[in-house]
Amino acid sequence: MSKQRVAVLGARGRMGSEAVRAVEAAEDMELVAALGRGDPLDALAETGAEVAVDLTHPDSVMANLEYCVTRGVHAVVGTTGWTEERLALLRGWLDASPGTGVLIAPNFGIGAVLTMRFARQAARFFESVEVVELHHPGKADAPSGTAVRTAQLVAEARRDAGLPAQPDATSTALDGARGADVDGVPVHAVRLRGLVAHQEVLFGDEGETFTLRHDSLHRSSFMPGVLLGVRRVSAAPGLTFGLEHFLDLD
Ligand SMILES: NC(=O)c1ccc[n+]([C@@H]2O[C@H](COP(=O)([O-])OP(=O)(O)OC[C@H]3O[C@@H](n4cnc5c(N)ncnc54)[C@H](O)[C@@H]3O)[C@@H](O)[C@H]2O)c1
Ligand SMILES: O=C(O)C1=N[C@H](C(=O)O)CCC1
Repeated sequence: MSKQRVAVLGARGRMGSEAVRAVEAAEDMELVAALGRGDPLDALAETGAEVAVDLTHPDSVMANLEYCVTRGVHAVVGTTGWTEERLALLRGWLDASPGTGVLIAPNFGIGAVLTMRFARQAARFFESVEVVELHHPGKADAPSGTAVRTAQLVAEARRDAGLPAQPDATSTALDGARGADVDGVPVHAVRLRGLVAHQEVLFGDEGETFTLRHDSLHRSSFMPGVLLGVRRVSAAPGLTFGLEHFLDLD
């Protein structure tokens, strides 16, 4: 069986360097390019990369994806910063390049994917919900992509269940004290030396609270998800948003 030809973008970063090791260790993959900031993307075409793994920066990911998609290179994307406008642009490039697949995974960790799934399930049963994400202080974006996705899923489930806006009598507050409002769900971001990637989803109702917590203690926790994405993305043309679509969770 021929090996899948894989490139890693952001190869010298915290996640990228872990992904380089994971791809090198995978028997069914060959690492053909490991690119850092400033390295020309033409290395992808020159090395015949079939799948690019993007673990760069929200400021870089769009140019990388435009390059990949327009040349039929599939992409597995962990980089954050996704908005409806960015997704619309990406969908446009994909429409013009049928057969090319892009997976955007807000989180490659199985526990994080399950947290999002369980949070969506729990959402309709509780009057109140808040998300707290906790990360290392080198993280570029806040709140995390995972927290934004979690809040969106919870908000969607609340809307589907006909739940009203949650109660909050705050009438005076310091800026930021109530977190960011993501679709009506307060999201709080903690940055603390020693942490990697963690999230709590707190639900509350009369006389009880219910908390989901996930901890990525090492970036190796993301690698099975990255490799799964690489193995599956070429058979999934168009945009796949969320690793759960490549997992049998039911
Ligand atoms: N989806 C997930 O499971 C997951 C997990 C961890 C991190 N992330 C995300 O991955 C991204 C990277 O995180 P990190 O902690 O590794 O950051 P990092 O700063 O350690 O690494 C990013 C690397 O990308 C490089 N880079 C920037 N622009 C580039 C470009 N155009 N081409 C090639 N390299 C480029 C930087 O120089 C840096 O070395 C962030 O958006 C982060 O939120 C996602
Ligand atoms: O360390 C990071 O940066 C992480 N980014 C992703 C996010 O923003 O959700 C996934 C968790 C780690």
